[in-house]
Amino acid sequence: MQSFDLSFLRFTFFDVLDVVLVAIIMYQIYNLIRGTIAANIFIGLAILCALYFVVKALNMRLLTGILGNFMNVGIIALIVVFQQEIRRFLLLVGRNASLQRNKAWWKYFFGRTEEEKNNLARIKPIVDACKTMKESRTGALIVFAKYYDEEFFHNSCEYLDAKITKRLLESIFQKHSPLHDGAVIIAENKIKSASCILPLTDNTNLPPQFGLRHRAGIGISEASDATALIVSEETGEIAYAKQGKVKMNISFMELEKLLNKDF
Ligand SMILES: Nc1ncnc2c1ncn2[C@@H]1O[C@H](COP(=O)(O)OP(=O)(O)OP(=O)(O)O)[C@@H](O)[C@H]1O
Repeated sequence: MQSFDLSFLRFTFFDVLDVVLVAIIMYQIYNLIRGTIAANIFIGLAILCALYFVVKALNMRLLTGILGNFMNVGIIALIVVFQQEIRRFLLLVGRNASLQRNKAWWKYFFGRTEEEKNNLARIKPIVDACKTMKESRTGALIVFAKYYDEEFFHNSCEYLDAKITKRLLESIFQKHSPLHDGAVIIAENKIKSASCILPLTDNTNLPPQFGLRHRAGIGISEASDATALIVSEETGEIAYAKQGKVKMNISFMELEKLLNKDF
């Protein structure tokens, strides 16, 4: 009787771990590029790659040569084309590994209630300002950065380094204020700067009513680990962008919870 050699099916715990880790990485990459222009570029590259193997198998030398040269510089081309996505992926890895971001450790060492109490006091002027701006239909874009990256923000911004107060936020975004255009950056528990020009997202799957303000808020949350709060001038609705994803029409309770977590 014929016997089958199934020795290749033997696998160890580390083989399983290997497959699981690759699956997690692939899923994270998929999440990062889903809905962005990078997904289309990725499909384009995959098609070119498949075409290369087809023409090679058919022994079509001219096309094989041209596509082969393209493949030789492939890794450099990939780094250039996916620069933003690689940056976001590394940020994601770094963010999850950071001890301070791990609130369980933070709370264990520094006490949960005290931290939350302080946080609510810090958040209150921002939420109160949003309430007023929502009522008066004043457009606003507030970015919460984990740290103030001088190089990233300084060129296009007006540096303030001011205490966070409701009235200051309202005055900045008031239509006749010279600083109302652009974003306010909050970092290190201060209003660091105003009137900042942010990178726009190239996500093609956003609702049609999203204009530049929303695109800038989502863009900064893709390009860095900052989050962004957007008050729509048209509808008064409040949106919150984090890691390239946006929550629309959030309530003040939700806003408080989100800021308590991220700010
Ligand atoms: N790159 C940018 N960075 C920061 N702010 C920007 C940028 N581009 C536009 N803005 C801000 O967005 C405003 C224009 O918003 P627009 O009407 O296009 O946005 P929207 O997303 O439709 O929001 P709204 O609902 O408030 O109209 C500008 O006046 C400016 O303050």
